[in-house]
Amino acid sequence: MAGNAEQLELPLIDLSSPDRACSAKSIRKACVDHGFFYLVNHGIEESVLQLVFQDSKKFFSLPLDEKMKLGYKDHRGYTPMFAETLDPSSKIKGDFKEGFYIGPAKFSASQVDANQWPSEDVLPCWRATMESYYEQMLAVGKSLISLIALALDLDDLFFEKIGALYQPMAFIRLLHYPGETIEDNNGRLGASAHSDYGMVTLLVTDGVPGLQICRDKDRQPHLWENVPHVNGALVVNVGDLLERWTNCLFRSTLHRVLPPGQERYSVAFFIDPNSDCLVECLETCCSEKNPPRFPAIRSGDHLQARIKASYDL
Ligand SMILES: O=C(O)CCC(=O)C(=O)O
Ligand SMILES: [Fe+2]
Repeated sequence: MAGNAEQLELPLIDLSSPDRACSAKSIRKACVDHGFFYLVNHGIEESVLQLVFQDSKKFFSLPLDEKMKLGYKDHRGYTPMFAETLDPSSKIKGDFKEGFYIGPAKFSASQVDANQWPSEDVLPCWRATMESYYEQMLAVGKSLISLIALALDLDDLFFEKIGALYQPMAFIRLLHYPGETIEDNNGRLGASAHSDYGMVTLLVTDGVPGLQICRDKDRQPHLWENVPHVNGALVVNVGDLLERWTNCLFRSTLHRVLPPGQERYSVAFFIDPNSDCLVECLETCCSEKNPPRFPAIRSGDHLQARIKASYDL
């Protein structure tokens, strides 16, 4: 399937460029045209990424009963094969992948960490690897979001000031697409067609192809284009809440993952605003001629509804 699809050339954004105005302009164009771009010079060391992938592989190699001890709860922990259908409208239920979510640890000293961690005996230092990665990715995300604010003609601290980035609902998701093919694979996908729920997603893959985007969801039949792997770059995409904020100026683009036919690992970092943040059309994105297309929505309510739909809860 992948062989017939177009190869895409997505824009490359340099997070460390001193010319922030120029980067903001490029981000705006990328988010309007594609809703996807590569992020380079993000400051995450290659060795850190290697360690995260190594530890992800160690986790998914555990026996199923061991993984099920950390079963999905409170949007954290292990989701087995076929547990999720990212495209709830799909007739084929269950994507061909397994995953593990890690969310915000705790917001106050009195709160307990809702995350589920493998025991140190089973996977030593695993928790430390993931907690460190979480902090680093969140810092990259915040730095990117300040450029996104500039790209929208806003103060670069706009999203901080409205509280979106105060205790944000950010989640790591380790993903494993198995290599073997299944008998009744009648169009079953690794990840069925979906757009991401939140603000932005920062993705790293192991280089095995499979990710595709559809830039025009209204065009039938859908045209799927391969997102080529770029060494060291993060793949960034706009999520639904940023699309709502921008009144559809920035596009939360439909994407999917084909069953790779060989083992594939990826690690997504989803950044959703603080759950009490009210997401309503930005002043810079509407006018009398272009009124807001969506009512204001509480970020936490939006996320809950989307999760419920993809897990059939
Ligand atoms: O694994 C990938 O390349 C993408 C996964 C994805 O789109 C998601 O989990 O939302
Ligand atoms: Fe996605």
